[in-house]
Amino acid sequence: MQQKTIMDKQDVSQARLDDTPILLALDNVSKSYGALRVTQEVSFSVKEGEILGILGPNGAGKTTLFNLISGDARLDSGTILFDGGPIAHLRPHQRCRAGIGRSYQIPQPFSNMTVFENLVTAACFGARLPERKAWDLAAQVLDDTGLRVYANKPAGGLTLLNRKRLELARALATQPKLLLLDEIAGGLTEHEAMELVDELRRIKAEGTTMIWIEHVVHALMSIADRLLVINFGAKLAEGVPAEVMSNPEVRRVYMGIDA
Ligand SMILES: Nc1ncnc2c1ncn2[C@@H]1O[C@H](COP(=O)(O)OP(=O)(O)OP(=O)(O)O)[C@@H](O)[C@H]1O
Repeated sequence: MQQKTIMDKQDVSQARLDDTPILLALDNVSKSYGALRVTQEVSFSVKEGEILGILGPNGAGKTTLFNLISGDARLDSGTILFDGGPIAHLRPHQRCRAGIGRSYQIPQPFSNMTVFENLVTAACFGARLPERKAWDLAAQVLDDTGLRVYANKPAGGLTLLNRKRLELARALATQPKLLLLDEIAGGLTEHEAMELVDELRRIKAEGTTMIWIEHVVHALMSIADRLLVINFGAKLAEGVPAEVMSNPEVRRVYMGIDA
C-alpha cells in the first residue's frame, strides 16, 4: 500500500513534467582516459524543474558525467545541448555563466577568503551581478544555507559539513538554471540530510533544475523525480525511483542483492 502511494505520487509528478521543455540533453556521450572507457555512449535528458538522481557504484563514472556537463573534462564524442544550444565547445566559466552551477565532491572554496567573499565572488563572476547586487545575493544565500554565522570566517577553516554547505551556497550564488550536486549528503547525520532535502525542495520550488549524484539513497529517493543508474560508464537503468530501485539488475549491481 505504501509502495502504491509512492508510485501514485511519482505518476502525478511524471505527468506534470510531460509537457515541460528539456533543459539538458546528452546524446551518445563518450569519454576515455587512455584505455579506460569512463563514459560509454550515455544519453539522457532533464526537463526544466526536474530533479534527476544519479546512482552507481564507486568509480562507475558519475562525476565524469558532471565534468563533461560543466566543462571540467572534454567529451570524445556525442553531443550535449543545454537550454536549446550545444555547449561542448564552451569553457567551464562560460557554461557557468550560461546557467550551469555545480558543487564538487571534494569542496573547492577559495580557502583564504571568507565565506561571504566566496559567495560574492560567485555572484560577481558566475551570475555577473554588479557588486552591490552580488552582496545582496550573497547575504540571501548565507541565510538560505545556514552559513550566516560563518560569514566572516576563512573558508579554509570550516568543518567538512560546512565546506559542503559552502559548495552548495557557492553554486547557488551563480544563480544556476541547472544545479549539479555531487554527493553533498555524504557524511551528514540523518537529521542534517533531511534538512538538506528540505533546502533542495525550496530551491526546486524556485524553479531550479537539479541533477544530484548521491549514495544516500533514501535522501535521493525522497526528492528525485527520476533516477539514472550508471555502471562501468554506461547507463544501466533510468526511470521513476520506485521502478528503478526494484529493477533486479540495479539491486544486484548497486546493492549486491540477488533477485
Ligand atoms: N582525469 C582522469 N584521469 C584518469 N582517470 C580518471 C580521471 N577522472 C576519472 N578517472 C577514472 O574514471 C573512473 C570513473 O571516475 P568517476 O570519478 O567519474 O567515478 P564516480 O562514479 O564518480 O565514483 P565515486 O562514486 O567513487 O565518486 C575511475 O576509474 C577514475 O579513476
